[in-house]
Amino acid sequence: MADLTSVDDHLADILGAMRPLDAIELNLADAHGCVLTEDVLVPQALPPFDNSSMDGYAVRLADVEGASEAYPAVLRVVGDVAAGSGAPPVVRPGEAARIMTGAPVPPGAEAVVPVEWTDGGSGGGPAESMAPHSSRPEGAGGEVRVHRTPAPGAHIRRRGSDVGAGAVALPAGSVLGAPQLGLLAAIGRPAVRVRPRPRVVVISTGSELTQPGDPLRPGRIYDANGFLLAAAAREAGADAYRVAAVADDAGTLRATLEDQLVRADLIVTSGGVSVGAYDVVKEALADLDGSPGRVEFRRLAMQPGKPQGFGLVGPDRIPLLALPGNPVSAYVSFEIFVRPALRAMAGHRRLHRPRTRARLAAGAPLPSPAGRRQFLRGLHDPAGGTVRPVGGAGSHLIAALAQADCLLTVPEDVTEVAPGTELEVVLLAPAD
Ligand SMILES: Nc1nc2c(c(=O)[nH]1)N[C@H]1C(S)=C(S)[C@@H](COP(=O)(O)OP(=O)(O)OC[C@H]3O[C@@H](n4cnc5c(N)ncnc54)[C@H](O)[C@@H]3O)O[C@H]1N2
Ligand code: MOO
Repeated sequence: MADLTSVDDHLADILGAMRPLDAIELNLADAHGCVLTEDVLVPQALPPFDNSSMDGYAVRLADVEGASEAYPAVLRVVGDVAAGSGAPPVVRPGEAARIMTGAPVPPGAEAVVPVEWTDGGSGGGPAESMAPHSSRPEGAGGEVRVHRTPAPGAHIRRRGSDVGAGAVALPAGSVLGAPQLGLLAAIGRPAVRVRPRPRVVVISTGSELTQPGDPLRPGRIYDANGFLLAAAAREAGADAYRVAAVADDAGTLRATLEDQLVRADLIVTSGGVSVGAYDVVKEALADLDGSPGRVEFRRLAMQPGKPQGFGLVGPDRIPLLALPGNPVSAYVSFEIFVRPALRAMAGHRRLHRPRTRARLAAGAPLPSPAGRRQFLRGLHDPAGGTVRPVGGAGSHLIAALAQADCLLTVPEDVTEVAPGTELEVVLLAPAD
């Protein structure tokens, strides 16, 4: 059909209207998943001091030269150096300090001998571990027999060996996952400048919708999309608010939208965008805040997901994406259009799900509508390089959707896909 808009054009129009949210300062715990907007510098070297990588004894090299189990080096133990110790004892010739992993290397010491290379101060054979601190609260004393010679600097983690002072710990644009948050904490940063998580309001429309837990009256169904889209928004890194379903009444929907605009960076509606007599999203959005035409409704060269609306609404021109009501249509539309929009707002460079190519594993050829890009649900086998469709093309098949881990993309000009054909696959979040 001539009046269909391509998937790529619709996506380009949406992304062209997205602006990254203004950066804010967030505490580390709140910044998880956010994108940095500053280069974070290392204020002081990491580690901040030379420290031991083993539980053992800090020694001077000349004292342990040629040591063996038969001819051990016998050293006087001057005390303990525990992790956190601020004033370790000096190790002079003929002396050793018992040292714990992470404790500062005492002045004079040139290497650490692991406790297993010594008698642990017992006077017997090789030790397996240290005597607990509780057995001698005043700390180690007496003598230790060292059975092997360490290399110079052995088991010493040098100041700055992880990262030096003044280096860029993380550049602007970094996504703050667990390792990045760990690094920020390690260099002592309590808060960072990031783009906030977009706040998304999800509104399901339809007089047939019932909330899970309520009894189902004749002709009615449960509201799947509210939960599905709010969860998809969270998976995309947004904070999502689900508004319980709004009935097919333009006035109620308009009032709900006007209420929700204040807390939304982006609004997603589902349902009410096709050509039925009760498709009120179109009606309600046509003159929201008295500005007709702000939300444009289109028919896309896509299956599922043909009817779509997009526009900027309210005085702050908040992006609104009106998705079709069939649950699979709503989900596929979210993945293809809403997710990249949210990630652009959050400042991510990678907007889309990862994609790969795989050969179709099916018993028979799959039909696909002419002139429409089809997104079938599938299961990807990365080892075999194949993808298997789950369920049919119907956009009400939510049970099959729940089994899938990917979308198979059938191009617009293909009307039949033979088994073995290579297709593009959009990889969704892993199920486990
Ligand atoms: N004459 C035509 N009819 C339809 C066309 C068309 O081009 N001409 N397009 C079809 C396509 S394609 C789609 S997709 C749907 C889109 O319809 P709407 O966006 O207006 O959605 P509704 O009519 O409100 O609902 C469609 C379907 O989905 C169920 N639904 C809606 N919301 C939810 C929800 N929150 N949870 C679970 N299920 C939901 C609803 O009950 C309907 O069965 O239009 C076709 N029709
Ligand atoms: O486009 Mo509808 O989304 O095919 O079912």
